[in-house]
Amino acid sequence: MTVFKSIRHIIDEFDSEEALSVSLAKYTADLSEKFAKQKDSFTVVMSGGSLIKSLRKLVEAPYVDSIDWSKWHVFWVDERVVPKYHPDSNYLLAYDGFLSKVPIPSGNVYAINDALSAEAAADDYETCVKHLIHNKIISVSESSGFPKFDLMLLGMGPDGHVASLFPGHPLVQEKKKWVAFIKESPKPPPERITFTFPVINASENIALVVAGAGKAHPVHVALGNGEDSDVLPVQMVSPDEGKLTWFLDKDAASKL
Ligand SMILES: O=C(O)[C@H](O)[C@@H](O)[C@H](O)[C@H](O)COP(=O)(O)O
Repeated sequence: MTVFKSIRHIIDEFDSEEALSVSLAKYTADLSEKFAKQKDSFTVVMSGGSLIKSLRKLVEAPYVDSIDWSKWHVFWVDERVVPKYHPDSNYLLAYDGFLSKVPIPSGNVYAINDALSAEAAADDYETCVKHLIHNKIISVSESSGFPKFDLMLLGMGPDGHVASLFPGHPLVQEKKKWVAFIKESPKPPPERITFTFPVINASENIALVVAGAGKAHPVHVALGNGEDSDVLPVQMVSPDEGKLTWFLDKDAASKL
């Protein structure tokens, strides 16, 4: 059910993660249809972690047959700097749980160059995004000049991190770079690249997908009257002109 709604901010709470996954699939399929009609492409940015599991209804009927997968272009909001087929790879997680089950053209799936160092992989991914802006696959925010993805699918860690933007880390304040690197991630593995908040917040649509009691505290801080000394990264998710929708299960919302 919707527990809060304004023009650009919606909070939906579900009795179970199963119900959340059903709603997330419809939300995503509706956006896919809208953007495919509007601009003949649909740019989707994925997180790692449990998000991929929460997308499982998209690879089942009716959506697996109704979505025009040829229009999808898939990116990662963050990625571990490991080989693509390493158990820690977000690409492998998405491939096994999602990409291998739908006919998205392989040329439309933009994994990092796993032969590069963290620094070089970040620069390379930023160059890839700039190239796709030039080719009019990725839109640009007119107000900020940052890449404007159609849909950003974010998870959130139990410490309130999103992407690989962690509490107290300087990267949270990065205002210029589109893609940054971190070599000391508190969540293993240590080396990652990540979109920065200016890119995340330039998105047309952001879904914050949060399930489980382990997330209840940062949800309380972000959405309740949680007194917390430092602003958590999840509280910095605030689209400039787009729409933010929280998908919470009952357990994650249990402290609201
Ligand atoms: O690469 C990563 O680790 C993810 O992108 C990360 O940002 C994830 O979304 C959160 O840690 C939540 O993960 P869970 O949903 O599995 O708790």
